[in-house]
Amino acid sequence: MSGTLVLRMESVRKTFGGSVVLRDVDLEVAPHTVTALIGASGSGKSTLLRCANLLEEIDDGAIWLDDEEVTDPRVDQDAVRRRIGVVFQAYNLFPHMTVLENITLAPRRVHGVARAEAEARARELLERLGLGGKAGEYPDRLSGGQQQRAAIVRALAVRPRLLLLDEITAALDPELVGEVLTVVRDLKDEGMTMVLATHEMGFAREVADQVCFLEGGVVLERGTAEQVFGDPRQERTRRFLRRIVEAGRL
Ligand SMILES: Nc1ncnc2c1ncn2[C@@H]1O[C@H](COP(=O)(O)OP(=O)(O)OP(=O)(O)O)[C@@H](O)[C@H]1O
Repeated sequence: MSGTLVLRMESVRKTFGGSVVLRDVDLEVAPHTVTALIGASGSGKSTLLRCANLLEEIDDGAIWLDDEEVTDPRVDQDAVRRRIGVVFQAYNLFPHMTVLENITLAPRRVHGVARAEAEARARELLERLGLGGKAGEYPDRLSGGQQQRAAIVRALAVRPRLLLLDEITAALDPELVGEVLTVVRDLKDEGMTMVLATHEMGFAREVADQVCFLEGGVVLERGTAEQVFGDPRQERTRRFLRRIVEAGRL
């Protein structure tokens, strides 16, 4: 990878009450690339994303966003978080606000964008993600897939430099997974830089430029999707993928 990286993590260590959850994690994310974090439940994927977004304080190491060391205590962490969009497994839309109000909340309140401009951008994004008719609806009138797409629109509304997606299809009924993955595919085609934690191995294989396999808080293997899925170097990666294949998930 060459040029300025969007995200760089170096020797990141994270503990929770004495147990090490991330151990010497290095990660490099180049512009306009998709990185997939794969690994068993509890391997540290979500924690890595939460550290990248400064939602968790790291114990050791350093994180850079666009060449700025954001773990430097002098840096305004709220300002850093505003440059990163995050979508979680649970859509977390405010139930008492319409879809449009949910989406324009952060641009207006946090980024100081005028209402008309925020709404125009929100409507354009809703249209692009196939939710053009849903702006005035309350979240409980939307399907799970539509709510998750609205959550993605909300993350995009602040024009993030980087989008972090944490198991965004895990809470969805199987028939709704495809529509959300299609959105991620489209965002990739548009050049959005993304890091996603996923159990959707087929999707990771298809969409990721870089795949990182985590086990016990360690990045055991990393490479292109073709290399990691097609010719894993580590026996542990092979074993993990074999179990996925046996479960019919790849
Ligand atoms: N706030 C917390 N306090 C204590 N332990 C935590 C906390 N958050 C995560 N952990 C622990 O850190 C480890 C890694 O969890 P993490 O959620 O990052 O894994 P994951 O790979 O994302 O799992 P999954 O695929 O199930 O989402 C687990 O052992 C978990 O119990």
